[in-house]
Amino acid sequence: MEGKKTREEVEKINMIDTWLTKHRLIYVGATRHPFILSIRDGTVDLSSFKTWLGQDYIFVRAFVSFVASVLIKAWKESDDSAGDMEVLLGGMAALNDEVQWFKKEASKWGVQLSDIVPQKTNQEYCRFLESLMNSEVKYNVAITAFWAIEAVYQESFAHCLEEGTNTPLDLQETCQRWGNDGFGQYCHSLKQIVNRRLEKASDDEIKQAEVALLSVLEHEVDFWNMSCGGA
Ligand SMILES: Cc1ncc(CN)c(N)n1
Repeated sequence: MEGKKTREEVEKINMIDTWLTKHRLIYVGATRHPFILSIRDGTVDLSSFKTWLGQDYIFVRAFVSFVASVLIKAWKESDDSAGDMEVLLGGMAALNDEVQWFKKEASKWGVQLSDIVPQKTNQEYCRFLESLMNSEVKYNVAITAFWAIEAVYQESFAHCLEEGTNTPLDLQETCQRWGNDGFGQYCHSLKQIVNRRLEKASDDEIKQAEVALLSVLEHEVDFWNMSCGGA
């Protein structure tokens, strides 16, 4: 007969929720940032929005390469990663749309994408992504970072679409891009992959994945700050 589960075993069943409880403050800092709250209440400074738009276009291009590297790591896993690969491939397809959307949105707002110079904060975030692309970095660690990056945008922009918000009409499409139910479902699939993988991962890998999650949250906060001119 199986004995009672230890606290560690129970925590490992849903590692992400365990971490989100443990690191609530920084998670809320990333998903309820003043920049997002200003979109939600309609007071957003449009020059900050345009800064975000141009910088994020640069980020997304680095992000595509990162996701490709996660896909390669999934493929190299010998066990049942075929389902993971389908979810990741769907993510890449969504990123293709995302890049096209940035181009269209930039022209709508008069942002010249070819003139955008990546800011230091953006460069640091892209460098962090590059560090995760190293073949030494384990799939479990990279997929945790991937989930966190997508989840921050999903939670942030979905918050701007809730009832009773004052999100300006011409920003609602931006919020829909990441706040729609389909993107929420995709983030949920990523979360399930991470939880399933981490349940069987070694303590060392779990620690590395937690560190990667915290780094993502810090970079996301810095990215919002940069958009508001604060970095
Ligand atoms: C900085 C950042 N983080 C996340 C995402 C969502 N793909 C994004 N576009 N930019």
